[in-house]
Amino acid sequence: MIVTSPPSPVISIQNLTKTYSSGFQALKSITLDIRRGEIFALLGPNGAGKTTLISIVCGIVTPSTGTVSVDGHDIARDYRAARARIGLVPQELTTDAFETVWDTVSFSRGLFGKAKNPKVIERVLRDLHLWDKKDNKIMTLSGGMKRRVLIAKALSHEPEILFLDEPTAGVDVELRRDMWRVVRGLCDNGVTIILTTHYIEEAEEMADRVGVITKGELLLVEDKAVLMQKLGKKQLALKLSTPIDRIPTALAEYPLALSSDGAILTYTYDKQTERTGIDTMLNDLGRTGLRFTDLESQQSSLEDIFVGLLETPR
Ligand SMILES: Nc1ncnc2c1ncn2[C@@H]1O[C@H](COP(=O)(O)OP(=O)(O)OP(=O)(O)O)[C@@H](O)[C@H]1O
Repeated sequence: MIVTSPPSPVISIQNLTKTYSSGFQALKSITLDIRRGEIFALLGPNGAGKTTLISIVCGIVTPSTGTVSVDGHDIARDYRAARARIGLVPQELTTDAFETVWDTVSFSRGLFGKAKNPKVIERVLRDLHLWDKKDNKIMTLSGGMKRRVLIAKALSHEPEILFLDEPTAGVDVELRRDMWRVVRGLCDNGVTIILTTHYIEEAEEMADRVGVITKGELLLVEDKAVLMQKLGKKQLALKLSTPIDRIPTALAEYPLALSSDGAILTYTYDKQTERTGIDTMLNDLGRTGLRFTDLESQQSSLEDIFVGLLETPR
């Protein structure tokens, strides 16, 4: 009999806690495995601890307790080997103003002990549409271009794992598109991607798995599709031919909501149940004399799920 063991995680985080010197506990016992080659989205509101978690894995912040290993290398005992496998695109713009794009990106590669390789730097700059800016000093670039440089720096040493901390906050559509194209290309080449974002639609579009973090606790980690199926509600929006002031009492038993202009009735149902109740609701609605001109069904987004999770008492 052939017994296959599950592939080892590329990052293994065990019982990680962080209490800052102020006494604030930013992380409470996080345990999380990141699978090789996946796109993992870490979702959470401001101050949830996302940057703290990323910063610990990247060796910028020291954990209070717990361990992290990157590709089998413990980040405390074997820091250089662990860090060399990681590229980090930070939130903050921190680049050397007087250097050229080419020099700053090439220098980043050297920091990780990699031999010079102009071909790699050229490919990274071309992928990020920075090639024609390669001789420009960083200080002469726009904010969006500087962000592209940050990504180029993170990719300069051909990391196996790429962290993107709030990568699209405040960037324009074009950069976002370029960024996701580059990320998908990296993923196709086996690079593991971990991103934090407030743009939940983006996590929904990009991620294979999603971790929801709030107040330093990981609430859940789920395959995105499973999460959507487990928690996804569907909604049916009925556009009424004549707006109404309030929902008729004959329909009071149904989970219906009326839009503020009285023109749209929204019916929310659980798509997991066999009986959605749509048919009886529509029959009862017809009996009240209400007519509708259009109807539209929609799947709840991760945003709805996320809000629902935060509201659910645990
Ligand atoms: N150096 C520090 N000293 C004390 N508290 C800190 C420090 N750095 C972060 N914190 C606190 O730890 C908590 C988590 O911060 P963190 O930056 O990890 O959150 P985040 O989820 O990345 O938030 P955001 O989405 O706003 O970036 C916050 O309450 C923050 O104020």
